[in-house]
Amino acid sequence: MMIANTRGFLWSDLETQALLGIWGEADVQSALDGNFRNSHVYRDVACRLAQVGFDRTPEQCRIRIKGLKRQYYQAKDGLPKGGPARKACKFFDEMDSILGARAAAGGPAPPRAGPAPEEETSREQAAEKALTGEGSSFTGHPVKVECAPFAIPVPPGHGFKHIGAQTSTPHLSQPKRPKKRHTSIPLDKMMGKLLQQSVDAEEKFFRYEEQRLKMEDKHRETERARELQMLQMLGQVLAGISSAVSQRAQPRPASPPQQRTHHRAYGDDITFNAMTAALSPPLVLERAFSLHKGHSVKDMETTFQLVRNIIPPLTTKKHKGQDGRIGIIGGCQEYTGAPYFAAISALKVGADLTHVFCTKEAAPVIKSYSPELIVHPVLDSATAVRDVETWLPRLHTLVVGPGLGRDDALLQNVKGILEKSKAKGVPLVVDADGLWLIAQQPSLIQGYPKAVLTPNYMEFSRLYEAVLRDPVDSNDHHGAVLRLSQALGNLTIVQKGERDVISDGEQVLVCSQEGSSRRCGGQGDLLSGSLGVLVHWALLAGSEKTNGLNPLLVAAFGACALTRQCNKQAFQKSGRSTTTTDMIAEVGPAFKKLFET
Ligand SMILES: NC(=O)C1=CN([C@@H]2O[C@H](COP(=O)(O)OP(=O)(O)OC[C@H]3O[C@@H](n4cnc5c(N)ncnc54)[C@H](O)[C@@H]3O)[C@@H](O)[C@H]2O)[C@@H](O)CC1
Ligand SMILES: Nc1ncnc2c1ncn2[C@@H]1O[C@H](COP(=O)(O)OP(=O)(O)OP(=O)(O)O)[C@@H](O)[C@H]1O
Repeated sequence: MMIANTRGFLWSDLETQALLGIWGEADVQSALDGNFRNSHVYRDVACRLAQVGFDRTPEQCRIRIKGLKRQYYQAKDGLPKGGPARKACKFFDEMDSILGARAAAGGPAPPRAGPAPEEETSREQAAEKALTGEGSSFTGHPVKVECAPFAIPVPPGHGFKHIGAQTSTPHLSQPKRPKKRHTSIPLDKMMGKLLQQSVDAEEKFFRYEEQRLKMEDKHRETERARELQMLQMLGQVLAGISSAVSQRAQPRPASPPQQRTHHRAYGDDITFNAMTAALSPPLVLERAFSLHKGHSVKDMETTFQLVRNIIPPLTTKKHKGQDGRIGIIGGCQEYTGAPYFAAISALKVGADLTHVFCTKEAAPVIKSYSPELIVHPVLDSATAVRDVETWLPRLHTLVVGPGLGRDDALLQNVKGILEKSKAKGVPLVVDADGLWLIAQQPSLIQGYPKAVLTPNYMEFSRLYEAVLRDPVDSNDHHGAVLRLSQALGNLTIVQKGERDVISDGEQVLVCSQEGSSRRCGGQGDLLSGSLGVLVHWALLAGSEKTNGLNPLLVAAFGACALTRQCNKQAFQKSGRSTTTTDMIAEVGPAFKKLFET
């Protein structure tokens, strides 16, 4: 049903009748009986009113009923039937059938009509007469403006004068006012003026009333926020206590994955479960809090140890390719450096082979940078998807996006490659223009558990807005990364920046390894290439080696720390002239320093 926008000050007759119909219902009356706290009843009344097409707040309904009751009791209280007060109470009959029945049934005694200094029945009656036929219209219903049926506070000096308003209700003890004569003013003009003043005063009153209600709402919100905060703190304390108790009660199980019975088995294919996502936030917040709040050097040291655990030992028993065959999807006419940086970084971290799948034009350029790289000039060919697909079984991880560009035809091919990779269970690192593609079509990656996204600030905002249809809250980085990860089906996300924030929707890690103030282009490519290798190693090692922590989180943390350390070391040598090439030269020493000493 269409709801009429009736949130003004005035009630149309139709609206008032609808209100009375609802308010007069037996269940409403009995709910109100002897109940001083009646806000829930008026909430219900407002709800029912909305169902018949009138949009009013519970407070507006309560005030309206209060006014009608006052009018009714005044009209009833000693004033003759058919007299002006009875006529002024337009809804006398309706009120009487409700309140009269209540009184007859032994309901609460009606309140005495208290003094209502500003409410003058004769004036009201006259005003109504003057208005007949002049009513404005709300959503097509004729509206008769009524004088406020209760005392309207009129600030002094607002021009409200009681022109010709000597009351004819002798039982109301009104303060005496000086008599004024307006014999020279025609009656209809006088009435018009009177009516206008009355309406103005009424509007003013309702404006005050609405302001008061707004302030009450604000107050309630603050209270609610405080309660929530208290609950979260309580949750943390309880979680702390329960984990301490369970640690004391039982020794650590031999198989770490069992510690996370409600978690997924890493590396297993799972489909995104909307139910889980809907149910998980409280748990997630609690876990995230415990991890990222008060994140200390000790926390980082623990995670460093986990990275060390996943690094495969160097032995003479292995053959070429075992420590990593990494594919890079990217490289076009404009960007040849990015895929090179990613591929060479993967090799420097310890991968045995890297394959760059790029456009025909970019291939000779990329090849010329380094003989170490295997380069496939296939990405812009009509058979691109098939060409890459034949290589997929031989690749441990695919890094999608460095230097890819945003050409539609290329992106279309990459879409196909992503689908094939998912079908074959190939782990994916998506960066740069790969993230552009995901922002256009999040379902391409949503729910794929072997994916890691590595957005920078801009890429993160773009993705967040595309998926959550909301701007990023810049005051809550951790929450934003957590939410995006959950919305994408618990993908691992690395938000790069001054501190790298990493989350899989359940936990949040922060990497604040010291880097430098030098922000040359290509550092992200170094990160995504390194991450390609670490993802392979982490999944191979499994969660036994990561103490139950998601191996992809450990891999991401390792790649972030390594990139930042390279940045620091290169900057110490080259200062402002540091480039990504300088950083790549530091991969070996930085890796050794962080993970092998
Ligand atoms: N030598 C090369 O071939 C390089 C190529 N690159 C490629 O260039 C393509 C476009 O990458 P872009 O990163 O420019 O992507 P975008 O076109 O999305 O631009 C990102 C923009 O965000 C800005 N930005 C980044 N961090 C920010 C922050 N914290 N606050 C505010 N603004 C911020 C940057 O200045 C940039 O203008 C990608 O394919 C990428 O791989 C880059 O990797 C750099 C090196
Ligand atoms: N303000 C900063 N302080 C320290 N390190 C930073 C800062 N901003 C980014 N980094 C680090 O730089 C690396 C690359 O992040 P960046 O935001 O430059 O990625 P990117 O824009 O994708 O890079 P690229 O130029 O390759 O596209 C990350 O490891 C990140 O930790």
